[in-house]
Amino acid sequence: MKLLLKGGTIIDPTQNYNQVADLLIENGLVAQIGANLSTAGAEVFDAQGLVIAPGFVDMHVHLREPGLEAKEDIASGTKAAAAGGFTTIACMPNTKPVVDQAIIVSGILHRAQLEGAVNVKVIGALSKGQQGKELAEIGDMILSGAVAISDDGSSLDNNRLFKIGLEYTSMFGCPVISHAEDESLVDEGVMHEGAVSAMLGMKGRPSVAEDIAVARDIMLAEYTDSLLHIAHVSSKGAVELIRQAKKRGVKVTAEATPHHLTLTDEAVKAFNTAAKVNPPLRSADHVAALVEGLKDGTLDAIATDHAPHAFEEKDIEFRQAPPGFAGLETALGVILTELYHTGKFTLVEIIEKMSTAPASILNIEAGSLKAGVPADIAIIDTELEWTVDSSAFYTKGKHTPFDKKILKGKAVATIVSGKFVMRKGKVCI
Ligand SMILES: NC(=O)N[C@@H](CC(=O)O)C(=O)O
Ligand SMILES: [Zn+2]
Ligand SMILES: [Zn+2]
Repeated sequence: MKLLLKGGTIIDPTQNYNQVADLLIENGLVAQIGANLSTAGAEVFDAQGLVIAPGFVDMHVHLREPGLEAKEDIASGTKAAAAGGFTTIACMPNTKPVVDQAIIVSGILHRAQLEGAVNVKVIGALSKGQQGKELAEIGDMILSGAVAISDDGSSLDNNRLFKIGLEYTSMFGCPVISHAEDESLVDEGVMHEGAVSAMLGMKGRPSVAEDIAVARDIMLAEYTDSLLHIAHVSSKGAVELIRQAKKRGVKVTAEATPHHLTLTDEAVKAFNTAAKVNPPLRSADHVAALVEGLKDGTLDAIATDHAPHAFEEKDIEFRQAPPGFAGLETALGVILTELYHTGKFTLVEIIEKMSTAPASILNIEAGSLKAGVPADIAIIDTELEWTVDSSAFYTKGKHTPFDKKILKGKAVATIVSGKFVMRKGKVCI
């Protein structure tokens, strides 16, 4: 029951630890970190040249179960997570039925125990059926294990309902996660409103739709003194609103996705449905503002918004295709390639944004390698070059705007509670 990770560069943002050492796992827990630990009775994993980090936490994943298993299920989605170095993921409630009752939260947690390759946390819906008319049974869901509340998939435009939802959820110490896009401004838009949408003759989703929704959310969180988290921030206006709100002490946190941090609306130019997503990929000025916001702490976390769809659903005309694409298996490679190897971020910063920060926002035990915590670990080869091949993904969602891209950096092993769930790129559970 002992596993020794030998000679890796161990990074733990919570302890300011960043040095070559051994890490001993005993009975599923981190037992000890230090130089030349005894190998007696332990399986030894040679980690020379590799980085040992607390396993990644993805606070924004669509597992699609129950009801939408043609897109994804708990088994396939958690395998994709393991392949990407994620040891804990939180799944969104826009399933069929919507996760708006305690019994559904319990059901997902139970199935995840049986079939999950990694730890699964559940996010419950804010409104019944995500219809925006009345609150879901928020308290019961949280008491059954839900870690946050969200109507993600759509914006909740009803101000009164959002206000009482914030107040009620905050009483339990949990955040409301907002998909912030004003519906009336978004209208029938299918991509970012700008030069590229004009050229393609496509109806746009203006960035101001996001700015207005984020401003509303912040005003209500400030007024009610509640916990608010903004999902998939994509506009420069939203970044600035969150920055100012944080300065005033508003309890707001925010995430950005690998795709919004690295791609522009140019990616949809060939009517590529693999780049269709909400909120949409925007112009370069927005991308630059997101990277700056991530750097200065305005944006706390990186989350994938892994939103797989069945192949045939995405393989149609751009206007009709559903928004969203797979993200778990490319996230680390994209972030290391675009933010680490370019010198913009340190490894410690990236691990903090992908593990420690999301764990802290959801108030879950993860994101650290302190002695005594569950041994949930990502082992990373930062120098490994690889080509994205979506046909080989574990997720059922084979669409990604990163397909065929050459990336530098990859998780080569993932450990959950002291056991390998992925090794040499292959999921082993
Ligand atoms: N991001 C998306 O484009 N799609 C998500 C919904 C969402 O995250 O809002 C999905 O559930 O498919
Ligand atoms: Zn969303
Ligand atoms: Zn989402």
